[in-house]
Order: sequence, then structure tokens, then C-alpha cells
Amino acid sequence: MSLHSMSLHSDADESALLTVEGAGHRYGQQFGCQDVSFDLWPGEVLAIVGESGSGKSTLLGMLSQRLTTDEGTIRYRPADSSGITATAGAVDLASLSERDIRRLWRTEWGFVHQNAADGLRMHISAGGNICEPLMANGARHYGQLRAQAEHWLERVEIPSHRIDDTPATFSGGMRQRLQIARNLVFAPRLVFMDEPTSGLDVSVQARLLDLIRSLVADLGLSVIIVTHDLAVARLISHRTLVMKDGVVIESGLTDRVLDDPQAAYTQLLVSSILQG
Ligand SMILES: Nc1ncnc2c1ncn2[C@@H]1O[C@H](COP(=O)(O)OP(=O)(O)OP(=O)(O)O)[C@@H](O)[C@H]1O
Repeated sequence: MSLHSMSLHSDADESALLTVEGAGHRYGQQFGCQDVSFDLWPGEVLAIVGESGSGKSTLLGMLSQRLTTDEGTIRYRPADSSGITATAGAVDLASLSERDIRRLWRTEWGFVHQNAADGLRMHISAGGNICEPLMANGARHYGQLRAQAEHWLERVEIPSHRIDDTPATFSGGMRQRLQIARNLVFAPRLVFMDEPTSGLDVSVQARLLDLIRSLVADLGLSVIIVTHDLAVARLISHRTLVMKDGVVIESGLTDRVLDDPQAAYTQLLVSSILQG
């Protein structure tokens, strides 16, 4: 079964992890993004694509609560164990305290930055980078932490003998793989990714994309990934939102959006890529 034909929400009892309705963020009088609506399902990978300045980063910032939601609502369904009181299973993120949001970051959400240095502690060891999120959740047993770190280094294809080296000594691709390990080690439910492969050599990008794709599928993660690269969206996402001037102008299953774009702008975007 292909990634795109997988049934993502066949279980009738399963509800959306994230429900976005008419959401927007303003910079002063100007909207950075507006009137955005979509559902994100458990295990679903959603790509946000568009040209520079189309509002992708603003939307990701708003969804991940780094920017305010100035219109509309973003509702999230926390894990039963979260301790967050949710009405009908979901909670309006704007109503949560900073403490609750911090708890979500510690236990349920990950963020993979474009620049690995923004998501890593560059001067602590690779093992320390992986163990820190576990320790923030109370893990203390040295032997178990070290075993987890070794396991995750292997999973992201970093030789485990590099465990005591700092990421400052790693290549760009290795740093990005370490950032991914640091974000996945505590088994989050939702991971935001901001252009995680750009800035790397093409061959390194391809390997990293393959790795992200297999980890996401193995762990059943929900992912929202911003990319200006339609090939990235094609490779790893089930569904794609196309943005222009701060609004979503087209959305649908990725294969449909890229093979049979309906909006003139998407047609232009796809054909400009094809012409290379
Ligand atoms: N801090 C800010 N203050 C004012 N306006 C901003 C700010 N950040 C972004 N904008 C504006 O919001 C709009 C959307 O920008 P955004 O950075 O979200 O686009 P993007 O699609 O992520 O672009 P890129 O791919 O270049 O990162 C643009 O018109 C931009 O000028």
C-alpha cells in the first residue's frame, strides 16, 4: 500500500489531533496568514508549500503557539495522560496556560528547525542531546539513558561511538539527524518541521528524507512540515496545503494537488518546478 493510499482515519472513533478553523496571525495591521482551516489526523503528514513570503512560517509559528492566533481557533486533542482538561476530547490552545504549553512541548510536541543548531545544544555531547528530553520527563537511570541514546543514534544512522562527541564536530546531515533523534526520543504525538532538509547537499537531503519518512511511518507520528520544495512534499506528505499571500489557495491529497492542480497558482508552481 502506498503512503498516499493509506487510510488515515478509518477508525470511526478516532478524532482529529488538530482542528484549525478560520485561524490567522497579524503583524500589526497586516495578516501574515489568515482564514486557515484544516484537520490533522493521527499518523498524518501534512505539507505546507508556497513561495517565499506566502505565509508558511507564520502559519507554522501560529500552529506551534510561537505566534498568537489573532482570529479563529486551533483545537488540539491532548493525550489522556496529559493532565490537561479537554472538553469533548479537545482543547482550544489559546485557552492553555504557558505551563500547559510547556508540558505539551516536553511530552507531546517536537519541533525540527531548518538550522540544526537552533534545535540542538551544540556544546553538550550527542548522547546528552538525546537524553535531555528524557531527563526533563524524569528519567534518571544512567545505564538506561545511555542505552536509549545508543539506540537512537543507531536509528538515525549515526555511529554509536560518536555518543560522547558534540554536534559541533558533526556534518550538517549528522546534526540534522541528531536533531530528529532529540525530537523523537520521548515519543511525541505531533512534530512540526520547518524546512528540515534545505541547506543540505542533494544526496544528503535524499537520505534524510528517506529517514524521516520511515521514522514517521514506524512511529505513527502526525507531522506538519513546511517546505518550499514540492519534491519534499511529494515524498513524505499525505496531504498538502498550498499557500499564497497568507491564504490557503488549494489543499488535498498530495498526489492530487501535484498531479492535477486546480488553482492556476498551483499549476504555475508545479510547472515551474518541472521546467527546472
Ligand atoms: N516579523 C514580521 N513582521 C512583519 N511582517 C512579517 C514578519 N514575518 C513575516 N512577515 C510577513 O508575513 C508574510 C508571510 O511571511 P512568512 O515568513 O510567513 O512567509 P514564508 O512563506 O514562510 O516565507 P519564506 O519561505 O521566505 O520563509 C510576508 O508578507 C512577510 O513579509
